[in-house]
Amino acid sequence: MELTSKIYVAGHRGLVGSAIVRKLKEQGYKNLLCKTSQELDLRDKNQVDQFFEQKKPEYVFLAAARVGGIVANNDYPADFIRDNLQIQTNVIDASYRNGVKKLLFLGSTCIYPKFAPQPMSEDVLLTGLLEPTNEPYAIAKIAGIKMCESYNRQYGTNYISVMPTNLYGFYDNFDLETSHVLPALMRKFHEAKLKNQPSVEVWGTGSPKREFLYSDDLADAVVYLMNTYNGTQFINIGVGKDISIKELAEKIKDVVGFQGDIVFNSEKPDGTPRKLVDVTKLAGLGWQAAFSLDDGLSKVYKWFLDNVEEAVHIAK
Ligand SMILES: NC(=O)C1=CN([C@@H]2O[C@H](COP(=O)(O)OP(=O)(O)OC[C@H]3O[C@@H](n4cnc5c(N)ncnc54)[C@H](OP(=O)(O)O)[C@@H]3O)[C@@H](O)[C@H]2O)C=CC1
Ligand SMILES: C[C@H]1O[C@H](OP(=O)(O)OP(=O)(O)OC[C@H]2O[C@@H](n3cnc4c(=O)[nH]c(N)nc43)[C@H](O)[C@@H]2O)[C@@H](O)[C@@H](O)C1=O
Repeated sequence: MELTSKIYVAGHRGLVGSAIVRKLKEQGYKNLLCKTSQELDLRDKNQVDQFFEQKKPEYVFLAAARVGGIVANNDYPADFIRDNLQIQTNVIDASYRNGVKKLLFLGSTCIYPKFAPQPMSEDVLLTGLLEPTNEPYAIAKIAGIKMCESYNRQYGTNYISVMPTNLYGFYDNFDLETSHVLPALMRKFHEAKLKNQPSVEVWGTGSPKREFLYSDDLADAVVYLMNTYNGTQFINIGVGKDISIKELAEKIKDVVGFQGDIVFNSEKPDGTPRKLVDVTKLAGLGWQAAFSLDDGLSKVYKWFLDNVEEAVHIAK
């Protein structure tokens, strides 16, 4: 990308899109295109076609999607598969028909089999059954990868896909029903501290393990790959280290300064037992994460405090 290239960041108000915009601006990119979902509903093919025909972006970061935590995925499977298939199909196809030079598709590590050997290398895709709580979302993401690969093969496009592990950072979703675990626990411990509550509920048994990557690291990786990687194989993005949900809850409890107890609710789903990505390919391409989970948690809690009204408002 040149500093003057026309770059469309789809989903620029979200956790990932906002981090990509910050990173691009920090590196001097001056010609960014951004539209909210109210201004441009990417599920609508006509709107997407019109936007691409008028604006002719040269590079596309596809970070717009219907995203949610374990319960949202489980409760709204039709919304997750439909919206994501529509958004990615419309954007990828319009990119092809309007001569986009390069597109980067954001997938997720839920594409891998529920019981994949750990750490999960890119090669384990489609070798086993998926986790049922997010199978429809995962199938949409697998379709996105295959669509990029197929367009490259048939039409000679340059579309790359990345599979990030669980992410966290500024502008995350803090809604207690639809969010991912990290923002949910941060808000729960914070509110319990303010209200002097005796305990905080953590879903599931606490034994599942997850890997957490700070959104600014993710943004650094995707801008790096957009500028340096042109391969056909999709690439995992992670830190290569995971922790249990129980350990995560204890860490967040400490960062927030909550003095009460943690209570596990095993009526809620645990989901995949473990989801650690193999980052060998990414390391071979010359990139590694800079932020530790402790650093990232402190930054995000400070951001949450400074923006707490806004954060909770976003969640509603
Ligand atoms: N969060 C995570 O832990 C992980 C996320 N990813 C992937 O990263 C990408 C971004 O996720 P994340 O930033 O967390 O999600 P967010 O929910 O924070 O942001 C999603 C963005 O998508 C936009 N969007 C949703 N629907 C539409 C639509 N119909 N038309 C236009 N825009 C739409 C929203 O726009 P608006 O704000 O204007 O409504 C929003 O800015 C996704 O592809 C996701 O799968 C991958 C791994 C982990
Ligand atoms: C990124 C990824 O995100 C999702 O998969 P997930 O990793 O299972 O997501 P999660 O963050 O919601 O939960 C992780 C673990 O944490 C436990 N947990 C405890 N307490 C809370 C809690 O309060 N909220 C939530 N959400 N989870 C909690 C929860 O029970 C589970 O064991 C999919 O959307 C998937 O499609 C995807 O790509």
